[in-house]
This record gives sequence, C-alpha cells and structure tokens, in this order.
Amino acid sequence: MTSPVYVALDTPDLETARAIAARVRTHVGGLKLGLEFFSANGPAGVHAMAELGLPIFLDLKLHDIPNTVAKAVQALRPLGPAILTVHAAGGRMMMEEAKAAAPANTKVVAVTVLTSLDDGDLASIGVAADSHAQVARLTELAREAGLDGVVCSGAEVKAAHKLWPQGYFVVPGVRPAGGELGDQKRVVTPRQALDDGASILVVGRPITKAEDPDQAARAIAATL
Ligand SMILES: O=c1ccn([C@@H]2O[C@H](COP(=O)(O)O)[C@@H](O)[C@H]2O)c(=O)[nH]1
Repeated sequence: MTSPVYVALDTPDLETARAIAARVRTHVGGLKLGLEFFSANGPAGVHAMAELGLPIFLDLKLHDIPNTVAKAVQALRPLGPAILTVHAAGGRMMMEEAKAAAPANTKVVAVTVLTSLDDGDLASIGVAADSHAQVARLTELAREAGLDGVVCSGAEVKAAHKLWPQGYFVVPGVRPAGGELGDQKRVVTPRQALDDGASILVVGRPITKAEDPDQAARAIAATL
C-alpha cells in the first residue's frame, strides 16, 4: 500500500533535500516542496527532485488576484505536480482560475487556516470565526470553486470530510505523540488525522530534523 505520508523537504539546499528524500523514500508516498525549496532552487530543483520517482507536491500556497494566480499556475504546468496549493482566502474566482489553468492530473487544493494559527491569531487578523467555523466556510468555498480538496489541520479534518465526502484532505501539522510542536498550534498525531479522514499527511521536521530520518519515517509509518 502506498504511504499517505508526504515528507516536507523544507531546505534551500538541493543536495540536502535529495539526501533526505533518498533515505526516506521507501517509507513515504511523496515529496513536498515548498516556498523555501522553490525560492532557492526554482523549477530546475523540482525537476531534479522528481528524478527520485516519487509524486511531487508543490506547496506554493498561491494567493493573488485571479489573473496573476492563473498565469503562475500556467507557468508551473511543465512541472506536472501531483498536488498544488493555493490559499482559499484568495476567493472563489481565484480558485476557479487556478483549477482551470492546472494540468488535468494535478490536484489543486486550498489552504484553509494555516496550522500555525489558533483562534487568537485569527481574531488578530480580523477573522471573527473560530478555526473550526473558518475551515468549514473555506472548505465549502473550495468545493464550490471546483477544487479537488483542502489543506486543514487534523483538528478539523473530520468535520471538513463530512461536509465534502468526495474531497481530498491534506493534513500538515501532525506530530508523533509527545513530539515537538515548533511553530505549529493545531496539531494531532498522524494516526488520529488518518482516522478522521485525512487523504494524505504532511510531515516535515519530525522526519527531516531527526538524528536518523529513515528511522523516524519508519516509526511514523508503523503507527499508521
Ligand atoms: O496549514 C499549513 C499548510 C502547510 N504547512 C506546511 O507543512 C509543512 C509542515 O512542516 P512540519 O515541519 O511538519 O511542521 C511545512 O512545509 C509547512 O509549510 C503547514 O505546516 N500548515
């Protein structure tokens, strides 16, 4: 069975990313490349990582006016990512245009509420809803816009899945029991996120910063 774990390779260094990916590749289902990696290595870096033969999740969290996002997605088409992210807060038209511009076999998923935010943080940026209500609202909007799914925390995935049974649910901010949170605030264990309806799990530092990334990835896989 393919692993639901995508390892987040958050490093600007291509060789570091390649080395970690090579070590964990048999225990993960895909590679997630985000802003840090892409800003440093660009499309050539994505092509280099794709040579490892695992699906690529391009987590660029695009968020701009619809025309700009659509043109950015068009520019990313040659990379053929399995998964691409946009921010749901960009609105329905932005999401519709992102989906229309993406390759047919790329899942376009919308970030709802970042897992590093809690209800106090939402209030501080003028969002009166709590994280559960805001994730529900943005999940509905992403569904209406024709996206494939959403990114949310494990704390909301059960409710989001109920709202959208056919949706694809990406859950980052997962931590093995007792693991260091770092900047993450809405956190559950990998097992809990899967039980509650996650389609895939994103795991970064618990694997990449471990003394033995291979063993850390294996230990997480054993809990699933
Ligand atoms: O809400 C979100 C959306 C994306 N992410 C990304 O997932 C990984 C998590 O890394 P950890 O080291 O396991 O905390 C990271 O690349 C984020 O950009 C997220 O954490 N939350």
